Amino acid sequence: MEVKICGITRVSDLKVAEKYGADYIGFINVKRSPRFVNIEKIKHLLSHLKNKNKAVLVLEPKTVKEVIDKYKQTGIKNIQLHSLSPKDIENLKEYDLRIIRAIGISNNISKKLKNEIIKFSKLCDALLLDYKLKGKTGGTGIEIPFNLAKKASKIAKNANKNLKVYIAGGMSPEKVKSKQNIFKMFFDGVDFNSSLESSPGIKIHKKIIEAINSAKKC
Ligand SMILES: O=C(O)c1ccccc1N[C@@H]1O[C@H](COP(=O)(O)O)[C@@H](O)[C@H]1O
Repeated sequence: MEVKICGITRVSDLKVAEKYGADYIGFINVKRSPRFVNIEKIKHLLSHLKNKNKAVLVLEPKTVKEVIDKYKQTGIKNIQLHSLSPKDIENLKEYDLRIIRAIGISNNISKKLKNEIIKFSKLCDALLLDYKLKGKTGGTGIEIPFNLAKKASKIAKNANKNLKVYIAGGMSPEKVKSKQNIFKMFFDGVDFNSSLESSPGIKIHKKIIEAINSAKKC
């Protein structure tokens, strides 16, 4: 399985994640996040990443223009979106970007959410299933009920066979280890964030390594 280590704010954390085989390394440029890093800081962190294709820019933009501007400033092509409509995403098609759309799930998959999953699946390169709390996704540290995550993955894959589906929301090495076989069946990758930290944005190196190893065994 692919592994993303998200919420990187320190060079030392980035180096451990890259050295031990993370496929993706996420920088959160969302103001409400305690892991927020500004564009200058992202450029600095990026300068320490050997493989720039591993970088993921996490955004919650109000406009398509904001995405394009930030892509041009950083050169990061993997864009994780915690906002924007299907129409907005269509408008991003002319750029050579890899779009990962976060899908918020709490305690059910309504007809409306099912339709949303189908629409985004057809337009995006990947979906990131994440827990939705008070209308927002990202950094909650809360796991989606597993049966709902599996259901969402099936809906998404039926809509687009080439789509990657990532699981996020309170993912820890222990949780991944305990569900290795099922993870492999339903998800293409796992996203680790707050469970690896001593405080927001400060990752514990031993946990980064355990997280990568747990997902690579799936
Ligand atoms: O981590 C944040 O603070 C955050 C804020 C706003 C948008 C995204 C954010 N993080 C993303 O949230 C998921 C899940 O995080 P967690 O494991 O529940 O802590 C992860 O993909 C981060 O990219």
